[in-house]
Amino acid sequence: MVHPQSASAIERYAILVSGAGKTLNGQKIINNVSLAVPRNSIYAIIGPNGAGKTTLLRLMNGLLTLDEGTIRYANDEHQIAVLLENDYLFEAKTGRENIRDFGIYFSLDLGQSSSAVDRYSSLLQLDSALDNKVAAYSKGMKRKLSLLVTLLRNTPILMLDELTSGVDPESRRVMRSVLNQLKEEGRTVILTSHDLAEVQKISDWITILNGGTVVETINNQVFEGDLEQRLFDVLEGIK
Ligand SMILES: Nc1ncnc2c1ncn2[C@@H]1O[C@H](COP(=O)(O)OP(=O)(O)OP(=O)(O)O)[C@@H](O)[C@H]1O
Repeated sequence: MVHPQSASAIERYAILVSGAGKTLNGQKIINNVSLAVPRNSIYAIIGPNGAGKTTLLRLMNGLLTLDEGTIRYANDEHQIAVLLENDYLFEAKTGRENIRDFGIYFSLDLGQSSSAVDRYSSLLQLDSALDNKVAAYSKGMKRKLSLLVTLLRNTPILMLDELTSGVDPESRRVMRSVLNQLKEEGRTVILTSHDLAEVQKISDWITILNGGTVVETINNQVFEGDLEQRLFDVLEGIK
């Protein structure tokens, strides 16, 4: 695990978290968390329910403020697009109308015909459904539309909370391919997931969080074991 402290470290990292702490309702939810997210990597945060993954993401994207520690960004903090754990879509509107409305909200220049909308809807295999009402979308289609809106913000850093939760294997494959393309474009993706097989397929780095504390960070480019087994072993070891 790298805990870079030097001033130049931020040039190699998209985000540096150092000694982060957060108390909510009198309970310490995040406790002395340090992690370094290399630029242009896919970085996963995993751990049991209640480990603090979403809270840590919220601290990293500025939705929550730190009580202790620091978070440093290579880019402007506001250049982070966040996909929340739940979809917040306008069900009574079509996919295209949702894109238009979120485009206005995020001040995106989408125009009448946007090549980015065409490109991402095609990559996500959502193009043929864009004129249908979202209420008729499956869970996977809603997740893809939420991801599409997140991608349209064209930020160097993306934070995706439970992207593939409730999504079928084919849609997961499509999303995986999109994330790999984002990485090829030089972007940094931070994600949380309970889908360990998926995490193992896509991530460069994996941090295991438990009880608000980092218990291990794995370099997945050299890790050859079974992630599920590793998680169980690590959690068992600290019981
Ligand atoms: N606003 C809040 N006020 C009080 N407690 C909170 C708040 N938000 C989260 N918590 C608590 O913090 C702990 C961590 O929650 P968090 O959602 O970050 O975990 P998680 O690892 O993302 O869990 P899951 O895998 O279930 O999504 C939980 O015990 C939760 O109840």
